[in-house]
Amino acid sequence: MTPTTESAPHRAPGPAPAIETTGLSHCWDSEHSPITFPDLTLPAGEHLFLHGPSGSGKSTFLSLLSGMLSPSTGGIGILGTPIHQLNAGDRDRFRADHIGVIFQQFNLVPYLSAEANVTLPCRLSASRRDATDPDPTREAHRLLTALAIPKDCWPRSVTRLSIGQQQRIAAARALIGGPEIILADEPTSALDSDNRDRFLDLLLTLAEERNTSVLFVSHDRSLAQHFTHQVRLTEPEL
Ligand SMILES: Nc1ncnc2c1ncn2[C@@H]1O[C@H](COP(=O)(O)OP(=O)(O)OP(=O)(O)O)[C@@H](O)[C@H]1O
Repeated sequence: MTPTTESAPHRAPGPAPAIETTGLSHCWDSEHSPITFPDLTLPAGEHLFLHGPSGSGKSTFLSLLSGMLSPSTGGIGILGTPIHQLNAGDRDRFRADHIGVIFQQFNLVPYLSAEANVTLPCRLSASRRDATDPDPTREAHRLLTALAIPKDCWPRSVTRLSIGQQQRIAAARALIGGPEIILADEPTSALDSDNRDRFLDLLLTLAEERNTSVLFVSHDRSLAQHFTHQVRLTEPEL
């Protein structure tokens, strides 16, 4: 793969960047060439749009940044912590404390209510729980209101909500407890353009209020206008 970057932010002196990668690659199996990724530095509080065609490695990149995968080569600094040097258990704890992930398929827990899905990260991370004001349930209600989820949906199982509502529940779950970083993997792919733009505006406004860094992945380049920085991955050469 030949990665290209466009307006990728570069490191400035000061506090540790939200995300910093160098020489990163990942090899899924011995039959395929490793996927290589551009060096990237995202300063704290800034928002980056990552795009590229299907198969270019966008989801793989997010899995590396969130610590769900370990790189074959290179380093990943998240908030100044070299997470590639942590073991899998420590990476899971680090993710629970510092990173909110919005998955392409949302990954909501089907037997839990909307509200219980949103407060879930506070059961997995003491620091996210302690950061809620004044408690996880009240913060969940505030986020659900800000994301325009009607009150009668809060106690309902997430399986009884629309796709757009489920997507906003996933965003509230990522934001609760104020993680420093949000990683979002194509969460708008099932939405029409009006709902997609509304969702992005809400997500980025809430992130801005909390000085949260956002890395948003999509193959849809029309969304780039919402972001100050963008990086493109290109397809692997066959
Ligand atoms: N679990 C896996 N095992 C083996 N190969 C994988 C696995 N997941 C992804 N790959 C391969 O890695 C490459 C990059 O896949 P990835 O899902 O990261 O791309 P993507 O840009 O997110 O694609 P899309 O836009 O279609 O979601 C592809 O060639 C894919 O087949």
